[in-house]
Amino acid sequence: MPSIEDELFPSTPGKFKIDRSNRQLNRCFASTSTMFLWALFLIALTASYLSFQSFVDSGSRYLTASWGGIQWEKQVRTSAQIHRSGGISVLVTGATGFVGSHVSLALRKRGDGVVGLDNFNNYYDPSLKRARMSLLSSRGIFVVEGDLNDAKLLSKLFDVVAFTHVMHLAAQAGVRYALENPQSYVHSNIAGLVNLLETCKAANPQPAIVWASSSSVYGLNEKAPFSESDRTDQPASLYAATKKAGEEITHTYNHIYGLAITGLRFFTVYGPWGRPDMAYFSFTRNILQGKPITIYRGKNRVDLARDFTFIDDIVKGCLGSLDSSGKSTGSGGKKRGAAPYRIFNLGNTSPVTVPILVDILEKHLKVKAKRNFVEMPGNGDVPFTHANISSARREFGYKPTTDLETGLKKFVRWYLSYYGYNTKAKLEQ
Ligand SMILES: O=C(O)[C@H]1O[C@H](OP(=O)(O)OP(=O)(O)OC[C@H]2O[C@@H](n3ccc(=O)[nH]c3=O)[C@H](O)[C@@H]2O)[C@H](O)[C@@H](O)[C@H]1O
Repeated sequence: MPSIEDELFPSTPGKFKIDRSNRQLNRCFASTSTMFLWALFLIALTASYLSFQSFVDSGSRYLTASWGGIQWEKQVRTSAQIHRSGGISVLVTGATGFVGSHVSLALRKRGDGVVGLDNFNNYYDPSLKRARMSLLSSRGIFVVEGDLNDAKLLSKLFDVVAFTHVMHLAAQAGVRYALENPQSYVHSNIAGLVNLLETCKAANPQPAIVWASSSSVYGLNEKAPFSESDRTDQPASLYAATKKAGEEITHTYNHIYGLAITGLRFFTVYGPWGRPDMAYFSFTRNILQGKPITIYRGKNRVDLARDFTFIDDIVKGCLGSLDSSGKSTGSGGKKRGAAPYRIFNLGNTSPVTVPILVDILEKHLKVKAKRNFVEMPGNGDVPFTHANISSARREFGYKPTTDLETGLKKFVRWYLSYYGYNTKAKLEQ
């Protein structure tokens, strides 16, 4: 026969320690008082569940970020105001990211309205994102703290402002991090993207969307340079696969709902205020600290190469894409006619090997790197990238003008100043 305790906790054998002494004496008392306690417990549980539900229903926003209210709406509206004739009003997602912050500043500089959105995640040092945000704030750009997956927040933003464009740059970046945290790529690059598209589809008027795809979609493609019409069905990393999926997903929204969409395949963007997880940035940090750097090599000791593209050139490409995006045609979630669907490479057209990148850094930093060559691990890397940019040139006059030598010089100058290096003192150590 099971004891009373066993009946109360039948599914948790061994989990609760029960005092089995004085059994006879306690049994009667235990059965009434325990039942009473359990009744109380169940009532409390039901009450707290109901109040939790109503809390969730009344706005999931309270559980994540703080937004909303008259003052907040005023800040959003003011930031979105256009200050030039023929200007646009842009929601920039990932606004405190590397590319997002530069694009936001460039838009604001020419008089466009800009509202930023960013979740300030800690994929890399969030203090760098906060510093970029301060820069944006000093130029009158308001950044909303929130996640792409927060549907209520996104639709609220479109209630407050009739954005003409969305510059979608929020993403889980990085090729190799996908081995560590695959779900974050699905969360941002797939689920977040769909959430944003759902909001844009329902908005009235619908905005035109320009978003960041990636050179990595060319994957194991061997034909060079890479053209937009080349095959992109052999991704080498989950990151690449989610960007490729993004291209298919955006095509669907263009096809069904008439959203004007432009996807930009960025080629290894670098420059001041860059991403600390990228090779040129982490190499700089290690070289200055006297630590070794790991340089991957391909099969037969072939050096890896990238079509490194300077941030200012990418910004010009983003603005050119926004200006030539065409209009979405849908309203009330229904398509009224065909809308543009475009994909462009934004690269530099002159690949440079990683060891040469290190040579240039050594020259600007005036410090020798401790090079540690390692055979390329199976981590999602591809041997080389090389953009054909003739489509972007034709469509909106895209023409990169900064070579790696010049661009890295600007990066190093920024790095030394941002991280407080007294150049002479530190470098002579
Ligand atoms: O074009 C893109 O779409 C992508 O560009 C960027 O990816 P990648 O081209 O891989 O840049 P990055 O990491 O700087 O590695 C550069 C080179 O250094 C090599 N590399 C890297 C690290 C290291 O420790 N050693 C090394 O040799 C490495 O093997 C590679 O050959 C963005 O991060 C990505 O988010 C995406 O936007």
